Amino acid sequence: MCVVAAAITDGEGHILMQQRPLNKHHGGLWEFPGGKVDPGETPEAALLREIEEELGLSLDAASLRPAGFARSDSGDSAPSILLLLYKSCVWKGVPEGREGQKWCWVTMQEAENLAKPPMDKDLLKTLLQLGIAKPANRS
Ligand SMILES: Nc1nc2c([nH]c(=O)n2[C@@H]2O[C@H](COP(=O)(O)OP(=O)(O)OP(=O)(O)O)[C@@H](O)[C@H]2O)c(=O)[nH]1
Repeated sequence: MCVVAAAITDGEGHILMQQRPLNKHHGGLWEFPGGKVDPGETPEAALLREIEEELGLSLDAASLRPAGFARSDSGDSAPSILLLLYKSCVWKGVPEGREGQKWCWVTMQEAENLAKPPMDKDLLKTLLQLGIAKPANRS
């Protein structure tokens, strides 16, 4: 299963994280917003769709940048997941939790302290190495 997610930055050193619904896999943990790629859909199209659905934000497709990937090995209870993370610093809109989820802007240090799914811990480390606190060009 291919899942895409976004590291959305505000240009002031913050990243947007959201909390997974309690009734879902990894319920209550803090994740990068995103979701599953539908059959026939490109990863980038899936990401734009998911972020619009979940947060009401319109990401700028041309400025998406690969920001790492992670793979979970299939256990008995869950399917194997390939998670592609994109960095997005150009976007439009005002974030809202359209699916009732909590979300927040956090510093990288705060993000490290949030309870996260295992793959997200690795991805956050990669993000730190890449550096995320670049000026935003959002309108
Ligand atoms: N969106 C997202 N999913 C993640 C992250 N890390 C991680 O392990 N996952 C896992 O990847 C899968 C994505 O499922 P999802 O529930 O977000 O996708 P979706 O919205 O398309 O699913 P749905 O149609 O069942 O609601 C879940 O098993 C989730 O636990 C992450 O940072 N973001």
